[in-house]
Amino acid sequence: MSDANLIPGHAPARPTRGAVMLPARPEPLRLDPSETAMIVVDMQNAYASPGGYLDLAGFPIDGAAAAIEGVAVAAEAARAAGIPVIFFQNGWDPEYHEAGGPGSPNWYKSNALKTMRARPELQGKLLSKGGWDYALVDRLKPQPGDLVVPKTRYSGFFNTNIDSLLRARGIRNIVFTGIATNVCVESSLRDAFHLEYFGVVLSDATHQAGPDFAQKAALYNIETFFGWVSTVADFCGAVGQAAPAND
Ligand SMILES: NC(=O)N/C=C\C(=O)O
Repeated sequence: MSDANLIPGHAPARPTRGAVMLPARPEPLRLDPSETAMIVVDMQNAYASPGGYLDLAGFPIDGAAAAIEGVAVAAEAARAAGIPVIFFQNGWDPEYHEAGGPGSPNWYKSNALKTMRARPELQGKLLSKGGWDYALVDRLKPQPGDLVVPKTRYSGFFNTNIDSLLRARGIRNIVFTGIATNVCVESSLRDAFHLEYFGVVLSDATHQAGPDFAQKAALYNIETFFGWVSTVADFCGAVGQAAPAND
């Protein structure tokens, strides 16, 4: 259901270095690097490493290694084009006050909290600030100039300063990567949509929590209702054509 006469993308209000066209579904998306940010969602040991929360909770993480490489490649291309790279980092204080108690739906739905209730020896280990599970994976440590935004719920736009950080930089387009496509990536992209950001997900720099159909459904939802879907190679190809960041 693409409208061939329309090219989505924000019309810049000020002179910019030059927009590029990102091949995407359901149609190409116009990206101006100076109005674009890349968000890396929750690439923590909890979600991407053997022995992390998702693995311990029984979710397959077989695609996580490929997603890590996809994020690394896309982040390098983003930095080279002057596109800010922002890491979301999900978790709570070691006593789990920020997770919410029985008065919060998060207490019932968080599979990390459920896993720790079922296995008390894990208490204090999963998604606990300062711990290994909470840490970003070694391969994706933030570089100078990158930003890190902690969050306590699935959407990185809930109770965080991300909207202020983006608006202060004139950002209108957000390139999403990370884990999990169907939970925190999709939640964040949906909230971004409602705040008038143009969100595009790089499908091969993501991985789902759950069966393969969860990945397909999330990408379908994004492509059809909330944003655009592209790939790491197309993103690198497109932003590689932009003028160098130090021009
Ligand atoms: N980062 C995520 O998508 N998280 C998914 C589940 C959870 O945090 O429990």
